[in-house]
Order: sequence, then C-alpha cells, then structure tokens
Amino acid sequence: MTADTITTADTRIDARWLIPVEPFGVVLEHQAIILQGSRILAIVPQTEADHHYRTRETLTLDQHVVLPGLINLHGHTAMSLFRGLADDLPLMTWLNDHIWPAEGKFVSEQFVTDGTRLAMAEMLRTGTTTFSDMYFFPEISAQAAHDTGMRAQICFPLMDMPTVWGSGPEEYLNKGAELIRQWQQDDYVMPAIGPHAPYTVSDGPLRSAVALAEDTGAAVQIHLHETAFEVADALKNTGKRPLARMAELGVLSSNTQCVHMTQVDESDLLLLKQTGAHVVHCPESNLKLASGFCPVQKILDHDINVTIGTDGAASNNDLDLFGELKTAAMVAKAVANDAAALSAHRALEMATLRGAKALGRDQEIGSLVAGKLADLIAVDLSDPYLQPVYDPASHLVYSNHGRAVSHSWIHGVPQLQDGILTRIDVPDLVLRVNEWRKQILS
Ligand SMILES: CSC[C@H]1O[C@@H](n2cnc3c(O)ncnc32)[C@H](O)[C@@H]1O
Ligand SMILES: [Zn+2]
Repeated sequence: MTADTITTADTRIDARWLIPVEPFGVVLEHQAIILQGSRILAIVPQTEADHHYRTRETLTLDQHVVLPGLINLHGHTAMSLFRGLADDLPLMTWLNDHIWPAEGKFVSEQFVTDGTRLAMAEMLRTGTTTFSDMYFFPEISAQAAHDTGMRAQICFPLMDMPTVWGSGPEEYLNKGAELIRQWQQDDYVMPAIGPHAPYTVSDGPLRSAVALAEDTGAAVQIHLHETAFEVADALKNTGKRPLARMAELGVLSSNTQCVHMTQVDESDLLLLKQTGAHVVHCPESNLKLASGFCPVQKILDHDINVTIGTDGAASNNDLDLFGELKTAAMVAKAVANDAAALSAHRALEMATLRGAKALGRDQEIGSLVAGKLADLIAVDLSDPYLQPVYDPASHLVYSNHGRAVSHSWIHGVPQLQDGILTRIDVPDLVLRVNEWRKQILS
C-alpha cells in the first residue's frame, strides 16, 4: 500500500495488546483491528492505520487485550434454568433421579426459549461468541441464537427413549433432518446431530445418524467415556469399549466431537488419531460430578484435537469459559504431573482455533487474521486484581474471570459494549427466569 492510499471501513479498534492465536503464542502491542461488514479487513500497527484507514468509528482500548471470541464446544444451554437444582451427586444419580424427571416435567418450547436466552446472556457477558448446544426443541434454540446473532452449533438430540421432544429415534431423526435442511445455510446456526451417549442410543439409530451425517455433512457430537462406570458397564454388556463400538458403527470421523473422554487407553488414542475425531474437554463438569480426569496433554501429544466446553449450568454451575480454562490448565498439570502441561497459550488455542477446527470452521473463525469473520472480544486488564501485566496470556488463563470481558463482536456486530449486552434485554430476562424458579420450586 502506498503512503497516500486511504481505505474507508466501518470500525477501528485500537488494542493495547492483541493475541491473534494464529500464529501460535504471539502477543502483539498497539495494533489496530479494522472491521468492514462481517469481516476483519486488516490488522496493522496503529501508526500505520493512522495513514491508511479512515473509519466510521474508532474505539480506543488502551488497557485491554483483544483476542478471538471464545468457542464453548459443549453445553445444554436451556439447562441454565436448572442451575443449582441438584448438586453434589454423581452422574447417573444426578441424571436418573433428578435431571431427567425435572426435564420430563418442565421442559417445553417456552422453557427452551428462556433458558437459551439466559445461557446466551451469561456466555456473551463472559467472552463466548460461539457455543454448541445439545438439547430438546433444537428448532427453538436455533431461532434464539439466530435472532440474538450468536454463532451456535445446534445438535438435535437422539436417544432410544421418548422425551418431551418426541416419541423415539424415528421421530428425532425426522425432525433433525428437517432442522438440518432449514438451518444449514445460515450465517450463525450450524445444525448438527447429537446422539446422547452410547448407553442411551442403540446401534440402529446410531447407523441412521451416520447416514444423515454423510448425506448432509452435519457434525456429530456425543457424550463418550464420561465415567469409568460407562466403560466398565459397556465392556460387561457388549465386550467392547464404547469408543470401539462407535468406530465399528462408523460414528467416528473428522466430523465427530467426543465429549468428556475421561477414560482413554492406547486403543482409544489410536482410534481418535486414525479417524480424526475431536475431543471436547469439560473439566468442571467432570470434577463436580466426580466423573474422572481427561488426560488432555497426553491426547494433545498424540496430535489429536482437544477443545473445551462447560457442559450445562446444572453440572458446572456456570458458563464462564475463562474459569473453565483455568481449571483445565490446573487439572492438566496435576494429571500429567508436569507443570508445563497445557500452557496458557495452548489453553487459549483450545478455546478458539481448536474449537473452530472441531466445527469445521477454522478457515472462518477462531483466530484474528485479515479476511476471517469478525468474531472477537476485548478483556479489560485495568482492575487491580489483574495488575501488574507482564504477560496478558498468563493473566487471561490464570488470573482472569469472564466478568473482565468488556466488548465483543460477532459477524462484525457489537454484542457487548463496556460490559453491557446490546441484543438481550437483561431485566426482562431476569423476570422470566424468576417465573421459572417459582414454577420449578412449587
Ligand atoms: C438429549 S438432550 C441432552 C441430555 O443430556 C443430559 N445431560 C446433561 N449433562 C449431561 C452429562 O454430563 N452427561 C450425560 N447427559 C447429560 C441432559 O440432561 C439432557 O437430557
Ligand atoms: Zn453434556
């Protein structure tokens, strides 16, 4: 570009620090991020931007670190309405005796509308710009994400048993195929297939799920090897580890996201590597339900993609991915018995570019590079609890929590400005949530 060339654009963001995630491990200073429409037009030193860009608005974030929006690869968004309802229980007691009965009683289209909005408000407030959801009435959560302008992978649920959303696998698959048809071209919504777990979905529906994934290109997300009991029980009943059964049925591919994976032996590592399937690590849910420890560093060392998710707010009990990153990094070090395991930069990559890769969208989101979609966040490091700043990446993972996120943009649209949500009416949402609280308590 010659000295006299001036380009006009929408927005200029002047950042004190910038962590683009790509290239890996880099922290830049005093950069200007230029947005035009839904995309990043350029990232240049501020002094260069002064000479070459004229923008409609300029935002000076001189105490902030700017990075790609976070990607929460696993959750059950509407379950935010069940936050704190059943704590201190192991997985199967929690599900069988508390959560599934409550879902049978209360989950409806309105529940999913309000619960999804509650979860989106929390995620946006704490830096998430893309989330994955696996829940009943996915057509409602898809619409809610689209209307709010949040990027979302919406996995329709598939189980053997009847639920509030349908009578069984045939109906789930028919409704799911329609969901995929309706949303596949959307800017924000990525429809996907969500077989619940190996112990709730039999071989026939899993084969149909594979056929649907192959026909449509939709991703598959499944809870897998969540507990030692799941693996032991499967070995007793089928003679196979659940992951091996999934491989035999054709479920595993580079379009598959395996959630939890706390039980991983050499045969599992081989299957994950051979098929290109992704692992979604949910450390806080695994800790709270005492499900087990995912050996994250070992999996990464085998060149298998690991991403991060919160799981639902009923088993976490928050959706703050920055908190999740700190837990992930701490637990990874303890599990590997190595303080160098899961470094701050690697953890940030898990919550951004690696998440994008699992969604098949790493050419579009997950790092801050000119030409990619403008999904980005700013974190204000000026609070005393974040001082002094030697290394912003270290602060983001080890000292921060999501409430320090001040700004976000998705698809170039501002979603959070100085800590205020622009697209969700929070007072109205809180009123609705409290109506649910009264109903569920009674
Ligand atoms: C079929 S919709 C999703 C289904 O999953 C349940 N659920 C929530 N958290 C977990 C978990 O950690 N493991 C297994 N199942 C989980 C949720 O309550 C819905 O019924
Ligand atoms: Zn889950």
